[in-house]
Amino acid sequence: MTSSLANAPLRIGAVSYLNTKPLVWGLRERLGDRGRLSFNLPSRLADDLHTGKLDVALIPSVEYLRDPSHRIISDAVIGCRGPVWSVRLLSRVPAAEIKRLALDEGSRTSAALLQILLWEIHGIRPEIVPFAIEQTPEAIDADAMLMIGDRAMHPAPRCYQEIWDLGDRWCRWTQLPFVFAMWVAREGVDVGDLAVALEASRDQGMESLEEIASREAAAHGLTNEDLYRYFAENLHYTLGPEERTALDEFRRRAVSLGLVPETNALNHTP
Ligand SMILES: C=C(O[C@@H]1C=C(C(=O)O)C=C[C@H]1O)C(=O)O
Repeated sequence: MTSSLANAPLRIGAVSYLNTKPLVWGLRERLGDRGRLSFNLPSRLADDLHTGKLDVALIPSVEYLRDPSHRIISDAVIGCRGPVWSVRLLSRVPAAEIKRLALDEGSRTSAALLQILLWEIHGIRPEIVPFAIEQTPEAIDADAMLMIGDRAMHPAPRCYQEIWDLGDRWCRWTQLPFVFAMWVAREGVDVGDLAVALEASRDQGMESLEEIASREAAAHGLTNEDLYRYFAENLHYTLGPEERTALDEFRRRAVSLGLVPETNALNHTP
């Protein structure tokens, strides 16, 4: 069954972290009764798009690469061109000695990215265990943890031997930007002119970063200035030619580790 902006409201899922605030700025109002916006962890958005509970979602890029029927519908993305701040490896041992790695339940892309980096930099493939959203790092029985989103933005205790910013690691390792998530439609869904609303929200969000930061910072234990810098300097919200190259590079490396199935090349054009 297809749905379109003209008839049944589109079910649209966005990431529930701070990083998404500039992408959905005014989106609910722009959609009106053409779409219903809900928020969830990135991993759950991917599952809900897959099972048909959502028509469109801001899903982890690795999930887009895993399913050739997925269609990118907008050049509004969550990416970075250096340190991203909110995607971290916290390791209790030197990274080269990690044997047991706990992966944040909210993540799919950074989970794959970290396994790629550990393999390429240190030649290791640790045993993977879950790190549930309600768990604290202290409760995890592992050598290291991947933590993403809002909970990864607070200063880490001194007990870790190594802390990696995965955006920084990838960008320095490959000399490319990175794309964590993008707006994707399920096969057969007619999105009408949804792309216009998504891009307008992103563009207005980018012009309103100070206001968004001052509205959100205190509730998350951050200063307005730090949150503004996170939006303006750490994150990058547009899919351009270099980001497309980065997606191909990420895909190639993920395929070689068996994290993504081999498929025909995708062009990543909205
Ligand atoms: C920068 C981030 O990007 C995210 C990381 C994702 C992942 O690892 O699967 C998915 C969506 C984004 O929210 C973050 O969550 O901190």
